[in-house]
Amino acid sequence: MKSRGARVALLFGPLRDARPPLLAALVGLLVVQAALPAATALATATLVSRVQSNPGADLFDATLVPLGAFGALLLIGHVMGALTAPLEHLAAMRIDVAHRSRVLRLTTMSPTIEALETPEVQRLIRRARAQPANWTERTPADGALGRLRRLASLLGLAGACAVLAQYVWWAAPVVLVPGAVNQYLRHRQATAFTDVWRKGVEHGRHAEAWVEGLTAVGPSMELRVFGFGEWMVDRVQQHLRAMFEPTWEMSRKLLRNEWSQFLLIGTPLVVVYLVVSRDAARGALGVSALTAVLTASWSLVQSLGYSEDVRNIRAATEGMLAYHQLRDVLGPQAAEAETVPAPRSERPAGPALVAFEDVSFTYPGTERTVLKGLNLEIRPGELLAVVGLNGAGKSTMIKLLAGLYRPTGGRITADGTDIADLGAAGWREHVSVVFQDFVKYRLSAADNVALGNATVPVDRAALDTAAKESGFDAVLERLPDGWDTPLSRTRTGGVDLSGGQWQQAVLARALYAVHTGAGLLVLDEPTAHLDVRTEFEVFNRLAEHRGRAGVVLISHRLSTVRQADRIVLLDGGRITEAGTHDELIALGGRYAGLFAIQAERFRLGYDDLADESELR
Ligand SMILES: Nc1ncnc2c1ncn2[C@@H]1O[C@H](COP(=O)(O)OP(=O)(O)OP(=O)(O)O)[C@@H](O)[C@H]1O
Repeated sequence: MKSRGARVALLFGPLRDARPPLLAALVGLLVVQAALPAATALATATLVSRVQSNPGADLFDATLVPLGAFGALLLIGHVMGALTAPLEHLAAMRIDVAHRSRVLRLTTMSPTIEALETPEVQRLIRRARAQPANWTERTPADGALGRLRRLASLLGLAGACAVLAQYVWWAAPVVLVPGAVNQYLRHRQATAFTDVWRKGVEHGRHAEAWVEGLTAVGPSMELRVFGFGEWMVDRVQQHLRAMFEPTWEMSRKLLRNEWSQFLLIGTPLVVVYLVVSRDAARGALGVSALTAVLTASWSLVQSLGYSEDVRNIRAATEGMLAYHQLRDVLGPQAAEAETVPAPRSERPAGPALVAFEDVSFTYPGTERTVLKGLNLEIRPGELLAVVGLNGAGKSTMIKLLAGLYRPTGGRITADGTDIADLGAAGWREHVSVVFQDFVKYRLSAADNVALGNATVPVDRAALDTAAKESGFDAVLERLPDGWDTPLSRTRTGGVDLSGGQWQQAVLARALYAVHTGAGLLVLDEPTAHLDVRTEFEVFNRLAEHRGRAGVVLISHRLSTVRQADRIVLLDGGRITEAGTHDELIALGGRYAGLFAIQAERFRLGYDDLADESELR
């Protein structure tokens, strides 16, 4: 937990994002507004004094100036109020957008995904992003602007005190001291409310997850088929009640306390009013002084009484603290990504010799060693197939190859250089990966494919070539707007693709990366959703890439991988068999056993029917 000074600084920092001219204008407006009550008190006192001392014909001349000043103050107050709202809105927008961009950049900058997988980091990211739709009580802009307003109101306080001091020296401390106590109590209440809110947020998020299930297209099909819609609505209600009942209870408690706080600031005010009225009645205090004291002490009480900013500041500090904690957790990794970008010259220019050298790996927070001293070479431009049973560690190997995790033992090299030394960005430009659970972006077909290499301007010729090679060109022909069609029916003019069509789109994404410079293409079950004939065609086209780029292919369909230059079997965290299909069959080991089972399934017609000779 940071010191109070550091916490105050937390919310001043984001003010920089509002940019100096806007910030200066806002500060100017707030300072003028803060000075208005004291100035009004003085103008009123002068007016009353002139009325008293100039009865009769001179009254108009004598009161013209203070009346003019009074009118000017009213006008200034109105104009300042009208200007402040839009400027605060603009500043809030700038501050929150800059803050959220920083959080997102921090999470995407960390080169590996190890830390992102922990629930604690995910919680920090959600809190740091401070999205109101994500059950955030207040955003950094609410807090930063709240601090600015509190600072301005301190200036107003000082002005009101100065006016009071001119007439009744003791009035200011009599109102100020209980007022300060009141502020302290309000801060404690805001902290208590924020604590209750924080405890309820998890319920809010659970409710949100159920709502997503109720309204998204995929789950809504299941809930209709299985008829559990009402059950899910019930869950949403339970979570929302669990979220809001404690906060409502807290709000009621705070409302009850409001009386005691009103008494805390109201009583000294009444005392001041009674004493100065008595002095005025006895003639010890002039009527104009009485007017000034009454007006100034009233504005003093207003500054010290109820203000939403106490809550704004306290609640917004949560998001800023979460951001700084996130920086502490991800900072070293993210900073590394920022400061050690791979010099492009170090990055392999074409296909490279990639080697797993005695690589071991255990997922963070788990005990089981998934890879145990794995040694494997991926030769430049070869087509290498990796096979193995479920859970053998094939996808894990791919994640290490993509640099998403670092080996816990051994190293992975490209042409002899540890890929960790190449810098995350540099290495990833070299590798293009299709993951088993690839992402379907709700973007146009062109964007979905061009994301394969976002570091270069979109290359239409490379898009067309990649579409042709992946078979996606046939899908494109049927899209209403071709490349510009959004790949989501929830978008205007958009369409939904089938599982196999998506796989072709994602293959095109990976091939686009190869055509724009990647030297290693890694495909984790890229054809699982394709029919046998399409898979066969895709495989042949991939095989044509030998030489231009190395291709690593993971597949459970052994008939698909048999044409690979080399096949390796991953078993028990190590490579246990390696060779061509014929060599492995001749070896009569585990691969041969697996192949025999699959061939038998084909023979008996249990699997997709295909002409085996066609696959040879
Ligand atoms: N993020 C993770 N955290 C912890 N353990 C994981 C994680 N991802 C995978 N594992 C574990 O690592 C082991 C290897 O998983 P991996 O996905 O690499 O296997 P695979 O060979 O690709 O399997 P499949 O053929 O079913 O896709 C499994 O026991 C799995 O439970």
